[in-house]
Amino acid sequence: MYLLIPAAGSGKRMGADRNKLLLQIRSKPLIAWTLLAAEAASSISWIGIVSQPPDWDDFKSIIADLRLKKTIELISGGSTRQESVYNGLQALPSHAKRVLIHDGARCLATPNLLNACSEAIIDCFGLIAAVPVKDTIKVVKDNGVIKNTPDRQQLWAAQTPQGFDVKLLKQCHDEGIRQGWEVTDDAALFEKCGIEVRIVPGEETNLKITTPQDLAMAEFILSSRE
Ligand SMILES: Nc1ccn([C@@H]2O[C@H](COP(=O)(O)OP(=O)(O)OP(=O)(O)O)[C@@H](O)[C@H]2O)c(=O)n1
Ligand SMILES: C[C@](O)(CO)[C@H](O)COP(=O)(O)O
Repeated sequence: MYLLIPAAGSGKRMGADRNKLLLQIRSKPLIAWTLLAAEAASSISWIGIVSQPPDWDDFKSIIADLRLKKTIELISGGSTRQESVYNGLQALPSHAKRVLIHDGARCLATPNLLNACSEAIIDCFGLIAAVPVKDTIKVVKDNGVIKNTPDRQQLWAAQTPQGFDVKLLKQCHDEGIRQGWEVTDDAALFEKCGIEVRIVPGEETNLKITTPQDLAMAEFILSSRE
């Protein structure tokens, strides 16, 4: 399976002075934990890290330190996640039929989850890992007053990995550019194009490291795995 790792963000919400994926968690850069999971997932054979060229020296030294055995390519990132995935898709080997996309910032996803998504994407065109929402969610108007409360039975929190048929995902990205759609995940492009996306059970611990609080949570979760 081909795996694209969007890793080209700037980490504004983290408030750090560099790409948050280079911050340390338990004495390793955040991205190292994501790469170790990908290395340990038996289904993954090729890894494309979509990242900003000024970060490449750091990424190369992390890859060398981890002594990863899988084929790894560095691909130039875009100015949004959507653009970064687009660039990653163009850089896939031409024979790639299916792809998994997994945020570099989701460094707690297990090899089992990556393998489960690789297996499930063989039988469908699009899938995402997701977990049922536990909170009661409110839709709130601009004036701070609640508009409504959606039925929680139908609400799921989207995670990555997300898996797709490569040809269809490229077509959906192209349509997104034509229509000017701005989305925060790739499943949304499939949805807008009217193509079915399945849910694969995600992991409660598969946090996206976004704020300093998430870093502390990740430290705790990783220490509990030792
Ligand atoms: N131009 C971008 C923006 C984001 N990402 C990646 O997409 C994932 C999810 O994005 P997010 O957590 O929002 O990362 P940042 O953009 O770095 O954070 P922020 O939105 O707080 O600036 C991350 O692995 C991030 O590196 C990317 O590849 N290219
Ligand atoms: C793809 C994603 O991780 C699913 O939860 C998420 O949408 C990334 O987007 P962000 O808005 O940049 O955090």
